[in-house]
Amino acid sequence: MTASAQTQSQPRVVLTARGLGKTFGGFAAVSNVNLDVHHARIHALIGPNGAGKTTVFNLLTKFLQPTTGKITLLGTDITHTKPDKVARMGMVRSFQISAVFPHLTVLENVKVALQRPAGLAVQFWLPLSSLDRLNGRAETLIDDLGLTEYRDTRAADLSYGRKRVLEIATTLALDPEVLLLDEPMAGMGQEDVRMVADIIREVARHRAVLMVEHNLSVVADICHHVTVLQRGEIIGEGDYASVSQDHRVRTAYMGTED
Ligand SMILES: Nc1ncnc2c1ncn2[C@@H]1O[C@H](COP(=O)(O)OP(=O)(O)OP(=O)(O)O)[C@@H](O)[C@H]1O
Repeated sequence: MTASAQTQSQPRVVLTARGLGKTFGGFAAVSNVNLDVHHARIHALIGPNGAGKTTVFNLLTKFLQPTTGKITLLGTDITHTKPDKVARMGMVRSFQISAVFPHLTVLENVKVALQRPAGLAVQFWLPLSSLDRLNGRAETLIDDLGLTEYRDTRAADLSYGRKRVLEIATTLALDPEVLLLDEPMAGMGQEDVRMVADIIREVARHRAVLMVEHNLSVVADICHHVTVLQRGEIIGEGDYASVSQDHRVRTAYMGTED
C-alpha cells in the first residue's frame, strides 16, 4: 500500500504536543508547536538548519524541559516525566544515543539490548552465554530486519547502512510504541538509503515513527505526514505533495518561490 493510500483511514494518536515552546536565555528556539503522531504512520519533521528540529526531539523525549506546552504519550501527560521513564513508557529515540557495541556480534548486540526491558542495566560482569535464553527473540528481531546473514559479524565490520539497521534493531528490543529517528539517512550512499528506508517502512507497520530527515526524496517516498519548522515555528504540514507546494515552505527552503 502506498503512503497516500494509508492516510485515508486515520489510526489512533499515540503522541501529542500542544503549544510546545522552549526559550534559551530569551531566544525562542521552539514556539507554539502542535503535533499529533499516529500509530503505524511515519511522520517527518523537516526544516532548514537551526529550525528547531533537534530541540523538538529533545523536548519530546524529555532531555529538555519545555518552557511552555504539554506533551502526552499514549494518553498520559509526560510534560514533567523523566527521560528514562518516557523510554519505559514506550517512546524511544535512536541514533544520537547509540546502543551498539562494536566488538560484539550482531546477535550479541541484540541480546544485550533485549535484557534491558526486564529492567536490568547492562550487566557487563555476566558472561554473554547468560543471555542465551534470549536467543529466540533475538533471532526473530534479526530476521525481521534482514540481518540474518550477519548475525555472527562484529558490529565494527558491518557496512555503515547495516550498522544503522543494527541500531534500529537494538532500539526495537525495547518494543517501543513510538520510535524517534534522528536523521537516519545521514552520511549514507544511495543503496544504503534504500535499504534503511525499506526497514523503516516495515518497522512502522506496528508503531509510530517520527523522524528528522534532510533527504527530501526519502521523506516524499516513505512519510505519511510532514511537519515543516522554520525558526522554531510550524510553517506547513500535511502530506509531502501538498507541503512541497506550499509557498512558505518553498521560500524557507529555496529562499524563493520559483
Ligand atoms: N542549548 C542551547 N542553548 C542556546 N541555543 C540553542 C540551544 N540548543 C539549540 N539552540 C538554538 O536553537 C535553534 C534551533 O536549534 P536546533 O538544533 O533545534 O535546530 P535544528 O533544526 O535541529 O538544526 P540542524 O538541522 O542544523 O540540526 C538554533 O538557533 C540553535 O542555535
